[in-house]
Amino acid sequence: MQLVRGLHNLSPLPQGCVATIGNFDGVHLGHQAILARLHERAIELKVPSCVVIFEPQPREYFTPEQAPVRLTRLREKLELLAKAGVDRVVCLAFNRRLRELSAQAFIDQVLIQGLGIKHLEVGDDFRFGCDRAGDFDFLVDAGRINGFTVEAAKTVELDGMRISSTRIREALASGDLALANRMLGCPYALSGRVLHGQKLARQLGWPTANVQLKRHLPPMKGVYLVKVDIHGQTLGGVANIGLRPTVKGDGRPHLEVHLLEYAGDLYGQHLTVVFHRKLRDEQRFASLEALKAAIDADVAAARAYWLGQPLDEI
Ligand SMILES: Cc1cc2nc3c(=O)[nH]c(=O)nc-3n(C[C@H](O)[C@H](O)[C@H](O)COP(=O)(O)O)c2cc1C
Ligand SMILES: Nc1ncnc2c1ncn2[C@@H]1O[C@H](COP(=O)(O)OP(=O)(O)OP(=O)(O)O)[C@@H](O)[C@H]1O
Repeated sequence: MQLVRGLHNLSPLPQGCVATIGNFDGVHLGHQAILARLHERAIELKVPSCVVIFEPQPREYFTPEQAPVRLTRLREKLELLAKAGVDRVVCLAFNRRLRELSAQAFIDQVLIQGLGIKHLEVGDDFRFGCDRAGDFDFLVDAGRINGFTVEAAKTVELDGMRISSTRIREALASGDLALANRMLGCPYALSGRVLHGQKLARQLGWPTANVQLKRHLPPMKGVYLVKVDIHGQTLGGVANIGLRPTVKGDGRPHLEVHLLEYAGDLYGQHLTVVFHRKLRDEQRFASLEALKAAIDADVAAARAYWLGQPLDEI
């Protein structure tokens, strides 16, 4: 999959594509349905499939303080889009220039001159252009005049409600990992590099890999049963995401993983932690002994859950 940053880098590319536009945060089942349809249309029209995303996401640009936490960082989103068979991602800087483009100018400059679009696939609620003035009907009219087709993807629902990134964030925040995973179509995962921690976990009896979250705030907290792939081997484990209120922390959320049946050094490695089931909320314990007893019980629960199962089939 090719990544193109900015419209100016598109011009040397061969013209023509099928495209869709959006945030695609999480690449959930609704997104996957659009991407599957896009793939079909790309094959029919013999042009590449292209996903247009924005960095920052529009809400992060307009109201940075109130913008929701992302489900996926750019790197994770690109991996998921590649897995869905997308040929090209065009990442546009969402800035003053872009936000001031009228709906007509967006069609002319981005879709026609930039992408040379042959077919556009969007959700029927899709709106675009300055003040979100452009809608589905506007696109259909523009397509008729300029020779591209526009199709509204069928809404994908779960339990009678539309799947959306917002709904997945809400499910994760309220502790309903199972619902979030059903809407994602696969277990939720977070990835990052393993950093050195305070080395306290070893004293508690359970070494943990501290996965760097950078400025990325995870959309949930708590203790989870997780799976991690290391050098082609899948290992079960238990992870905590949170502020570690029992020990004096730095006030920032941490993701720590204890892997069962692993004794090697993971510092500096990039780990993807896959969340399968929530065990409990993070708690503030009165003493380190009480914290240790709780982690002992978490590890015992993880052993009961993971060991004896063929992990790569779960
Ligand atoms: C399975 C697991 C569960 C945890 N649960 C809690 C918890 O409920 N409350 C808490 O304050 N810290 C919890 N922690 C975090 C510990 O406080 C943390 O591992 C310890 O501070 C060591 O940090 P270090 O690796 O930076 O040395 C948990 C850690 C693990 C691995
Ligand atoms: N459940 C769904 N069924 C069909 N299409 C969807 C679904 N969810 C999103 N889409 C479409 O996918 C494209 C990208 O969507 P986008 O990521 O902006 O929306 P979203 O998942 O609803 O996010 P948010 O909750 O932040 O609004 C848009 O065209 C949108 O209409």
